[in-house]
Amino acid sequence: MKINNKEYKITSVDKKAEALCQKRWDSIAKPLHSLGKMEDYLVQTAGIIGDVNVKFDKKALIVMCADNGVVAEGVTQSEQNVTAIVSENFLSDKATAAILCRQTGAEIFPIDIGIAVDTKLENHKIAYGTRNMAKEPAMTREEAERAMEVGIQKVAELAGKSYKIIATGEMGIGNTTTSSALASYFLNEDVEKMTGRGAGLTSKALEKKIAVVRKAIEDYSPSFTDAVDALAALGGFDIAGLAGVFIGGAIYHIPIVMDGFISTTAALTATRICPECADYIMASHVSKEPAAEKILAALGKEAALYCDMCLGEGTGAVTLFPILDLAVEIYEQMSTFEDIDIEAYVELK
Ligand SMILES: O=C(O)c1ccc[n+]([C@@H]2O[C@H](COP(=O)([O-])O)[C@@H](O)[C@H]2O)c1
Ligand SMILES: Cc1cc2nc[nH]c2cc1C
Repeated sequence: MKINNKEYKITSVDKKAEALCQKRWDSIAKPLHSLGKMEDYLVQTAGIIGDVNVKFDKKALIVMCADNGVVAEGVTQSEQNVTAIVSENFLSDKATAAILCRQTGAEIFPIDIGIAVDTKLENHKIAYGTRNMAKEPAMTREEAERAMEVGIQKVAELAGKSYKIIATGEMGIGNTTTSSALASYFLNEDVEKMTGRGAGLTSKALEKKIAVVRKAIEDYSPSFTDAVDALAALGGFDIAGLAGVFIGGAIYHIPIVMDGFISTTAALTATRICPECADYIMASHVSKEPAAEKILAALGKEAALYCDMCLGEGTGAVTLFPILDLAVEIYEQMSTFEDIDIEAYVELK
């Protein structure tokens, strides 16, 4: 596939490695599939890396941070400057996502892909925030593709440093508005059902948010030629960057873990641009935002965690890491039916 005039090759997952991984789970002395999604996550990973020896010894969280011009419409509770403040806080050990990373043995990589002011973050700024989608398309097609390339390149870098799994997060005031717009458009769902209060909103402002999203879809969608056009008009730099991360997972064969509403919308966008990347995407939790279940269902992904979280930043995705590490411990260390000399468990139909 081609993004920003660069050609990328995607090869499919290894079905043989998946089958061998499942066979190994089935040889462990326990009822078949009794470890549920713990088994599924490792089987998926075996397919992605083409090896039954699954390990998550190096874990990363990429947090795409950007501002959204649509905040000028009064669709958020927080001021735009919160994006820069919270994003820079990721560099201290005090932000929620940074604390979760420290506790779970993951490294955090916050990226300034379009914050409205200069920051101390790794700088891949496409612009100082997007345009206001209530007035004009948020990005040009070229800007959206450049943002996707930032995500792809970051995965390439982390793959080169032997990271085994990447969680996705974002920070950007207004990005639940852009997510509502993209998810409503891609799933052809009523905007009202797909729009929530984000990081807090009065009922009156929620009505405004719904109206802004409806109008943007009505105004721009007739001229969309493909999913990149939709991303450019209705999305943000953070969502485009994360879409690139999901596509990068497929290019470099690394599992990419989705987080909440914004991250799952970026995954949905990525699959509309590059359907092959779906096999490389992992679900973590179900966000409290109203569209969360519908997006996961459309992606055909089931999340392991229901924590009623809706913070973003990658917090739900990183919360999955300890479960994955526990699954690997069992997978590597538990006795097999052969070891304990009992008959293999046969599934009762
Ligand atoms: O991940 C989620 O499900 C989620 C749901 C609601 C809000 N957020 C976070 O809140 C911010 C966006 O909220 P808002 O109201 O400004 O659109 C952004 O920084 C997100 O990380 C995240
Ligand atoms: C304080 C704060 C922290 C956040 N983290 C992700 N989105 C956020 C929104 C706010 C307002």
